[in-house]
Amino acid sequence: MTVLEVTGLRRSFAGLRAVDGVSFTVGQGEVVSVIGPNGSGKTTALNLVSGVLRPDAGRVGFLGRDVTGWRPERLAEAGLSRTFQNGRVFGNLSVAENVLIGLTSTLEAARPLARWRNVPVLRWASLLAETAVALVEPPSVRRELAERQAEVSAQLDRFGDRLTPRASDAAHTLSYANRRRTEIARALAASPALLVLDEPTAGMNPAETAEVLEQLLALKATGQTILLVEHKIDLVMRLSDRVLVLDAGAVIAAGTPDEVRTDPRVIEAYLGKRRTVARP
Ligand SMILES: Nc1ncnc2c1ncn2[C@@H]1O[C@H](COP(=O)(O)OP(=O)(O)OP(=O)(O)O)[C@@H](O)[C@H]1O
Repeated sequence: MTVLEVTGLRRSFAGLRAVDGVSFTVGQGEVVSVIGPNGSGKTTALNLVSGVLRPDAGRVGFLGRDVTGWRPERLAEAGLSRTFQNGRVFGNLSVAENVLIGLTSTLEAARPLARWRNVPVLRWASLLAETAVALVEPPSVRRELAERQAEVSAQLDRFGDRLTPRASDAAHTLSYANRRRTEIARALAASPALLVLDEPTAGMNPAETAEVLEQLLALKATGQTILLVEHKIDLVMRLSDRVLVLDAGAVIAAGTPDEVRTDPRVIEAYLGKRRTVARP
């Protein structure tokens, strides 16, 4: 089954074509990585897929539905979760609370009238109802939140003893690597059909990168579908079923890691740029 189907995606910034007619698919249980030189449009492509940016043209299909232009929170409810390149956590919330946020879309008692959220005028009624139950906290809401704690713990346990002993610590006290892990745990909390990761190991040292690779391989073994942007080619080659190579906003190669590794256009895009960068 195709989880994600992207067709002819385009997006320009002030005349610069950041993403220029990109098409690809991600199948159920597949890990697809997007690589390419700096500025080739990788993050913009992820932003278009995850609703952070609206495309100028093209279509994003998710689980058989046209979701082009949907906002990120609506996509998250539909089963598409993402993390960001710079690791976004709520610093004053605890690690566990940060992960609980990822479960918001699964709450029922705490989110009365949630289905009205996407209806323009009615969404205010939904927001008011949510605020009211948050202030009063009836037993049904307390029970629901307590039940979710077990799911939060399960997500934290994925990362061995990195996060579990720190569950009550404020996120701003975490190391950079642990903030990234918290973000991944939050994205996974709602059991997304598609997990979108933007450079999950950015800023990590080789030992931390190797650990995250093992955790992502374990996740892949559970059948999790993943779309990934990553600069660390070794990680990409070990983790991916297929690799998509962007250069100047366009797909210049796509295939298995071995196919892409030996593709002359890919070698040129990387080595050509490196030579240019290396010159004084
Ligand atoms: N919001 C924006 N406004 C203007 N230009 C932008 C914006 N976002 C991206 N760009 C430009 O679009 C191009 C693609 O950027 P993008 O961040 O998608 O590339 P990338 O492949 O993810 O790069 P990197 O590997 O450095 O993260 C770049 O030239 C960038 O400067």
